[in-house]
Amino acid sequence: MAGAGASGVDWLRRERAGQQSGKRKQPAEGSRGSLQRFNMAAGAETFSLREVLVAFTACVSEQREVRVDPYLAGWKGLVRFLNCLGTIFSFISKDAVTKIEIIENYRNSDQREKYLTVQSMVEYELANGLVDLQQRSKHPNSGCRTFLRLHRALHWLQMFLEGLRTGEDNSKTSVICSETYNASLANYHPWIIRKAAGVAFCALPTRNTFLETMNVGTAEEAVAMLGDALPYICEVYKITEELYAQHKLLDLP
Ligand SMILES: CCCCCCCC/C=C\CCCCCCCC(=O)N[C@@H](COP(=O)(O)O)[C@H](O)/C=C/CCCCCCCCCCCCC
Repeated sequence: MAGAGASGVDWLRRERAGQQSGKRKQPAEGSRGSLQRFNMAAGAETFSLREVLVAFTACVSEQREVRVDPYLAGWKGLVRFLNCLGTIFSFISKDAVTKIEIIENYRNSDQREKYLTVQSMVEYELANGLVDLQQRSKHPNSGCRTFLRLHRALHWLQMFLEGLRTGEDNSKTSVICSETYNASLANYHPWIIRKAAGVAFCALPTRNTFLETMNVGTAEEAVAMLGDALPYICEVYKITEELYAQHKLLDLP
């Protein structure tokens, strides 16, 4: 994996070996969503950035396909983290949970195999006319459209995590979050959402406190882990962006 420090990903190999052997307990995954189930209060002590990042590192197959299940597992972990930051972020969590559940429902449907990867989802939905290409109508919550919203948020996430990783000790998470949001996701949101997000960002702690909230040790250890995992998140984003661009799906309504 280009960019991932070869020596630095030992934690990653241990985590994935643990998962494969069944020794590492995956976060509880239900088939039906609710904000409460994602709530950190239920498992606040079990959240770990490590498990989120391991999920994203498991997304890309040898054939450069993006697997949907680990992608959703990564987002579920992020939502759990978000929920422990306070109810001011609940309007964001609710939307993320809704989108995760839409795609989960496709993965629990009779067509579940068509939604195994982003590539198979795009192929299936386009071949069967299941995507509203010009305006939301017969298929307002297609997998392609819903996944695109999470994909756009992943762009913000990778910018935000990079900003945290490279920021000064005394930098403000709220500033990093605002700047990366305004440079990415904000371009797809109406004024009211942008204003609400801006207010929520003010509730964020300092960078080092935020890094320590990730529950992987010191701020320095969290920064090192972000450096190991970010190349994988960037690869997931890059593959999805290329796929959507190839099929002219980047502006789905
Ligand atoms: C552990 C690593 C540390 C990073 C922690 C980050 C935790 C982030 C968790 C979830 C991220 C937010 C996911 C948001 C998905 C938003 C999808 C979207 O754009 N939805 C809009 C469009 O959907 P449609 O209306 O077209 O169906 C929707 O209209 C808006 C929803 C609500 C607000 C979206 C604001 C997004 C702010 C992103 C920054 C989150 C900051 C978290 C604090 C660190």
